[in-house]
Amino acid sequence: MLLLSLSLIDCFYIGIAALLIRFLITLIKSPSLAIPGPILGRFTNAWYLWQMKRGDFHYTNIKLHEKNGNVVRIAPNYYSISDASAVKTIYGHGAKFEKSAWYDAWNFGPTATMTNLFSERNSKKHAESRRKVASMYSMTSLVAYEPAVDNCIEIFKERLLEFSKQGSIIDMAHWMQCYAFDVIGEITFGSRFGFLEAGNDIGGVMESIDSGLTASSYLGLYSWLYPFFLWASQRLQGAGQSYATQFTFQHIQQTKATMKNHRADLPSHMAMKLVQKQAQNPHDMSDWDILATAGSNVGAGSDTTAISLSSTLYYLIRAPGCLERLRNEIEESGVGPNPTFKETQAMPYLQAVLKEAFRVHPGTGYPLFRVVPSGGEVIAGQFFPAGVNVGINSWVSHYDKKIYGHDADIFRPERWLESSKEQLTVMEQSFMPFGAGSRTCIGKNISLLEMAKLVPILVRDFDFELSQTEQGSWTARARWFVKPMDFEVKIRERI
Ligand code: HEM
Repeated sequence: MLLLSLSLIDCFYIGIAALLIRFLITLIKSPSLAIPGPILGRFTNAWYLWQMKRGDFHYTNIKLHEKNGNVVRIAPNYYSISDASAVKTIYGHGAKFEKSAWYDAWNFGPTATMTNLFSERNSKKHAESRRKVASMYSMTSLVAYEPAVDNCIEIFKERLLEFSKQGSIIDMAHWMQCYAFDVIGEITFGSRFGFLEAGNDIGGVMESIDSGLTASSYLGLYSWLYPFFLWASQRLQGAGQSYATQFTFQHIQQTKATMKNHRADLPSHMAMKLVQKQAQNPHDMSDWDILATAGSNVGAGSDTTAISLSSTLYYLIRAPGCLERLRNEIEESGVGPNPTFKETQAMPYLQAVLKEAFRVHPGTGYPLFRVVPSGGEVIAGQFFPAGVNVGINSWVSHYDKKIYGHDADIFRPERWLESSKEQLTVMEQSFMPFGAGSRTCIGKNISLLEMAKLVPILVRDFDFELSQTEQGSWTARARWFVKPMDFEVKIRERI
């Protein structure tokens, strides 16, 4: 009766009041009342989205912790953690914290529900998918990939010699991308993209990955929107495929045809291994598994390696003492013109340089968000109820002075060689350029192979001079990957 006597306007006001009450209850129940952080972040994801757009969240995140302590709220349901013991709690093997809904926006298949190794949130399904391909990324598989790296280094070196003769200033970050993309092409498909030869972004591959990263970073905060976005972008793109998709698709088809005609006994590139696995057990390896694995290699493994290579070279150029020590180590090691991966493993200073470059400039710049499992969890002294997102940003943990010392802001490879055993254990526990636990980067060994073989050649055979004159420090933009924007150098052959 009462309902019947209410007007439409009354119903509207009651609806608004109910929503407001619900919002207040959520707010009161939420741990965010007690947790510091930007005011806007208490009410909306928009603050975090805005930070993503600015591109400097990796620095902002550090400052937020310096100001507010170990736990910071950056959005209503997202908490950034800075605490060494939390790494194990959140990411440790056996931890029940699954990836957050943010990762749904990284499903790059034809439908929004088709996951890949990176985006799969369900731990059981993820473990199953990882098991299928893990051996292809293992240390023992690297031997088969080493010639691919050698081929690309050869071409890269030729290009650098040309630049040296011309005396031109080059965008080193771009050339590192050309190298890393071509290596991934050769390792995955037995064929380079051709970037090193062409010197430009053929077919806009790099650019399209860049826009994909931006879109997924933003949409991950509103992942319910992602299916609509995917649908719309497929309509807008029409039947046309990107160069990278075409490249992936064609090479997999080609590999299948080759393997059908000639029984290849020793698959050397990854597509061959995947196709061979499918032939042996079609139920265990679907067409999508093959495409998703190859696609993830290109999307997740090229820019990241290029960034880390740029970081290594950039920090070495800025630390002449470290550069000299590395050059001495290379000379004393007596390696030939192209050091093998095995030889590079026996160069402790090189290893320390790479590690320090990963520390001061991790490839990804956002907290790796995970969902608190049922029952809730105490993290860094704060209770979090089930369902909220907690994450650690490698930039935050790598710049933590409690862990890496008072000079954590400085590039100093020696810290990895001189610290006490106890200190090293603490540093290792918080060192997460490749993530941590069961979701740690599967391509880590491949990037180490690419980097450990190239860096000695670069620094032994060339001198580099940074072109920027002002403060001498580069800018890097975080859109998930933290990409250097102005790494310009003049290069000279060392005789
Ligand atoms: C220096 C280079 C690299 C860096 C800094 C890097 C960084 C990372 C990080 C931080 C994660 C964890 C992300 C998370 O927990 O949300 C990750 C996962 C992943 N990376 Fe890498 N990565 C690199 C190279 C590569 C390469 C070369 C490949 C492939 C050839 C690759 C493929 C993947 C895949 C497939 C995952 C998801 C693994 C899983 O969830 O099981 N990455 N990477």
